[in-house]
Amino acid sequence: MITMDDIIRDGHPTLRKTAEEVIMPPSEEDKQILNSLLDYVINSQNNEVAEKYGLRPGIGLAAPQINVSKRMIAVHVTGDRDELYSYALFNPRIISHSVEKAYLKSGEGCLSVDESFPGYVPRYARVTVKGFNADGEEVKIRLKGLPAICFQHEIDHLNGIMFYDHIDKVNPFKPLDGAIEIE
Ligand SMILES: O=CN(O)C[C@@H](CC1CCCC1)C(=O)N1NCCC[C@H]1C(=O)Nc1ccccn1
Ligand code: NI
Repeated sequence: MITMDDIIRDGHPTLRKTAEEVIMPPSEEDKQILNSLLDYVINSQNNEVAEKYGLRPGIGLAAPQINVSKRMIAVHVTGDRDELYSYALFNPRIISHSVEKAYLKSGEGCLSVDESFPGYVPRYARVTVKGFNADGEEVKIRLKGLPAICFQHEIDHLNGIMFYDHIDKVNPFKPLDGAIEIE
């Protein structure tokens, strides 16, 4: 199972690389890696397991964070109206997005970043994502709210982008006109 010892930290070159496409249909090894990412996210949200293994809670995880430079992400997060978004995807890509932006009022963190970088991280308010599930089937997902923010954070990891790259350096809390503030 993935623990914090497997999660590489800011400064490790892999976090700044563009991850490689995964060949479909996925190999058994790639399936195992994909499932281990989702297992981490689910385990990290289980207080007993997280306590026992010292897992920092996360709502998403990308393969580059465990030093695997391949296009794989896992997300396990509850949206508004309490629907659960639980996905482990190969080769996820944003195929369309809103003009409207959104951001987390509390800013963002990252399991690969130990220090805090306060500030608003502007993202698209709504995205449509396509990818392949563990069985190699194509899936298409429409997202808004926290799930949309999470998927964008994870897909950024596949392109060597860290959340703080998006924060305004002059005024980190510059009001983002017209953007939706997500609590
Ligand atoms: O690449 C993946 N990561 O780095 C794990 C990150 C991914 C999220 C950061 C912002 C959007 C996606 C993660 O989950 N966190 N970052 C470190 C602090 C804890 C945790 C977090 O933000 N939790 C959370 C946020 C909102 C509501 C509930 N829980
Ligand atoms: Ni992250």
